[in-house]
Amino acid sequence: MPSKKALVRRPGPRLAEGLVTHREREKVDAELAAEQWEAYVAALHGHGWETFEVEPADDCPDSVFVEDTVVMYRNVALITRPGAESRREETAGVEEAVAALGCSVNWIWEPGTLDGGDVLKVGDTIYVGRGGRTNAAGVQQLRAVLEPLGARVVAVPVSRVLHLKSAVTALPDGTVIGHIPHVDRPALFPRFLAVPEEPGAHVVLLGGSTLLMSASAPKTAELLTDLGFEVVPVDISEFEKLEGCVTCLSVRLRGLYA
Ligand SMILES: NC(=O)NCCC[C@H](N)C(=O)O
Repeated sequence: MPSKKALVRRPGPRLAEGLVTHREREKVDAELAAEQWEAYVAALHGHGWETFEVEPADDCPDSVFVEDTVVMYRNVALITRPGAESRREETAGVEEAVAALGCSVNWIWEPGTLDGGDVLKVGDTIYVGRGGRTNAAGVQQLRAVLEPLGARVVAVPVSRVLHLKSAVTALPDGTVIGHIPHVDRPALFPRFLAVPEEPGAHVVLLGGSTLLMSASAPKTAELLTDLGFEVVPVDISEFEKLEGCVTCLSVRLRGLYA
């Protein structure tokens, strides 16, 4: 049976200094962020996920957004080269963590840049956002690593938000969901469902028809519940102030067997 393991990294002392690109800076409440992070991890545990904490990278304000540092495909962990220089040192601890879990490790190399938040997997189709953080060399390297393993890599432009997964994610049936004002080209996705709120575009698949979502998207939660999904809401307001969303706080390792 496939394992349900996930990497997480607790927020560091410099969290409030995290990058903001597409929104105004708002004051982050570090204590509340720590509580929200614990609740997020508890929600994973509550749905059968075993979490592994990556060593802290306390000099890096954005290190809690662990999704950006590695792309998992089957048992292969592709260590990224984050587009923001202040985030490059985050990858060392993640590399150690995935190696310890038995993954086969690969890397994005200079001049490539790629953030995990730009990579959306829908079955064996891997959408990669070419935007502010991921460059053409990063896309090429992603293709070179994952296509021989059976993936089909589809590059899509991202100009309105930080990452591809800030704009779109996918339901368990493969339908891509997004908030239209933030999606460059909805027609690139074979099955697309528009959702009424920006944070409603982000779902973490917990297994079966259960979705972890931000509590700040109640109308989308209602829409998805009405379509037969079970929604697990988590309040991540402090991470949203830093352009984070539910996906970026963990990396699920679904291709491992244990
Ligand atoms: N995958 C994600 O959605 N990552 C969010 C990263 C937010 C962080 N403040 C950054 O700008 O890199």
